[in-house]
Amino acid sequence: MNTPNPSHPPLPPLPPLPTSEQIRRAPKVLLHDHLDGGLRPGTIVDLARAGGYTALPETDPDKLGAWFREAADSGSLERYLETFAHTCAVMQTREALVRVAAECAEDLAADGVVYAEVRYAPEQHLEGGLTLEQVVEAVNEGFRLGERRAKEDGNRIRVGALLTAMRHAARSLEIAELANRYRDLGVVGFDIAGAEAGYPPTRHLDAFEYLKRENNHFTIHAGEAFGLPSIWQALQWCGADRLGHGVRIIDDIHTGEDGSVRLGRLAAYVRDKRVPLEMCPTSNLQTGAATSYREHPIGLLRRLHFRVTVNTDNRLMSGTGMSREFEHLVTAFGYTLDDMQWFTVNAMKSAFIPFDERLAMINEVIKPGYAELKAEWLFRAESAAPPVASDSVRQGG
Ligand SMILES: O=c1[nH]cnc2c1ncn2[C@H]1C[C@H](O)[C@@H](CO)O1
Ligand SMILES: [Zn+2]
Repeated sequence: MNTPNPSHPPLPPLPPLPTSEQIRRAPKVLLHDHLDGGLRPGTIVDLARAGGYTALPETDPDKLGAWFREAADSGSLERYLETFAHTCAVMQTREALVRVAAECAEDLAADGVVYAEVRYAPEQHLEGGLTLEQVVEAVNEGFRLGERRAKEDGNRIRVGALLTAMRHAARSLEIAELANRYRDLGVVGFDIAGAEAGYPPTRHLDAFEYLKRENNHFTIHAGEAFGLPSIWQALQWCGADRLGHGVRIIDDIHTGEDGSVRLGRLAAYVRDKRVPLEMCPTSNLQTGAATSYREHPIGLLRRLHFRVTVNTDNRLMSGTGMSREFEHLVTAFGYTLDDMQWFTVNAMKSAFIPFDERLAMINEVIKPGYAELKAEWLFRAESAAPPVASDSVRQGG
């Protein structure tokens, strides 16, 4: 044993990095998750069989899950989006939508998500004869069912819906009106998604102006496959409350050789105005918006105190979940439970539900949940499970 050196009193021990199990139990908040990007592979197989859809590339659930992950791993957003033809094809009836939405809520709750905003494009679910309203009501019914089932399993979750309009189509005003009609009835906001290059958000200005006049909320996928002009339009022309991805804001952040950092006008605006960035690390690696977890802009943006949040985007296509995303970040950047809490509080502050409810979630659910986890290491036996990352990574982060 080393004899303690009285001239160098030992530093208080650093809390260890969170274990995978702690990451799963930690309360998490998810703002960017696509309903049609998160189906269980087994459910796709069941629904395809029941609905007579014969174009699935695989009928074994494990192989089908692997197919989605590989097909989405092309480095191109356009190719990534092609895989949604199969999930949307099996989500065309009320029963299918109820089942998929219920399972979504249950799966998120089992992964420790306490609040989620899940988005989908109602216009993509009309092929079986449902109206836009019937689609929204079926998904809401599914979310409520999933919340109840999760509660029976001892997991608390609250799920709000975001209605997405597809940016290559021309139904955004209609979908914005739909979102407004179902406001306070399960729908908490609006979004546009789909291929970014060639489809600037200003094509949908009438929808955004309508929502602003109605004092409603919206986020815009921007700065994922296209750069700063897309982010600038989303904020300064359209008035987005949040940015879906927004990773390309890094193009307006300049690091000097001495390590000094200078923000351009747009990046400074995003940080000063506390614009929430819905970052989805694994999805960004698959579409080519980032090259590795360690080089993902989230590391620098967190250090610079942008309002960054961590999200899944498409759990099926990315083979991920909220815990998995955090595990990747803990490994890459050495994040602690304090960092996780910071991301989670950021997300809850940026949610589209009323302020008093957000505050109550932060004070009554999130902070107590992290406080409990943070105290665990004090009582941990020496033989406890190892952390997910090594200390060397942590010091480097
Ligand atoms: O990351 C994305 N960027 C742009 N569009 C996306 C992304 N993930 C999913 N989508 C599209 C495909 C879905 O069918 C649609 C609605 O959820 O949104
Ligand atoms: Zn997305």
